[in-house]
Amino acid sequence: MQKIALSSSLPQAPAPACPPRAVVVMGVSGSGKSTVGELLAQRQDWAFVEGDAFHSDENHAKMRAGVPLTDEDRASWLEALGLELARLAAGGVVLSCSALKRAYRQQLRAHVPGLVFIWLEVGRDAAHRRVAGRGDRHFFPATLIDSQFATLEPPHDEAGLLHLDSERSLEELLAHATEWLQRTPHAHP
Ligand SMILES: Nc1ncnc2c1ncn2[C@@H]1O[C@H](COP(=O)(O)OP(=O)(O)OP(=O)(O)O)[C@@H](O)[C@H]1O
Ligand SMILES: O=C(O)[C@H](O)[C@@H](O)[C@H](O)[C@H](O)CO
Repeated sequence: MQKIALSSSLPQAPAPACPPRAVVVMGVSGSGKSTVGELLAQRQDWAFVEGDAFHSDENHAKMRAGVPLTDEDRASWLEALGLELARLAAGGVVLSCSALKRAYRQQLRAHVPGLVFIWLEVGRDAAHRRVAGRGDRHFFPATLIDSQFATLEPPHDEAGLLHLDSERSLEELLAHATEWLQRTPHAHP
């Protein structure tokens, strides 16, 4: 049977015993970060934060009109998400956030020591199919998918990362994510 985890890297810092309590489920649009993030939060009995809910009206309007966001557009959004993560981390929190670039992930890490990421990797065709399949139920148009892939800096070499194949079943993804959280020590004291 094909393994579900493509790769995972444990944090390099000396590891205290407690597992992480703040997780970002990341990936391009259509990777399933909202679906998996919300289910993971339920399973862990943690808070769930939907990253899209923190976009400004201007950002929403831009994306709805088929215009990709810039670094500048994302800066204050990421700052708000970092603050929200820090506010909720003690009780446990899962955030769904594209976090496409390394600098974006660093901005989130700066708010929460020991923050870990679950990267849902999805193929371009599957992302298109999923996003197009949502139709008008969602503001994000499938025409923006290519720009998401162009912006993505895969987090291959980053510590505190679980890399999953998002085309596996939700049950498999959740089982793997919860098991990984249990055995992954905090990256920072
Ligand atoms: N593992 C999966 N298997 C099959 N379908 C999935 C899986 N994960 C998500 N989906 C479906 O794919 C679609 C996109 O999922 P979702 O909205 O969670 O993605 P997303 O990464 O949050 O996208 P966006 O960033 O655009 O909101 C949804 O219809 C969802 O039900
Ligand atoms: O960084 C970004 O470009 C955005 O966060 C997008 O990823 C969308 O918000 C999301 O994918 C739609 O749900």
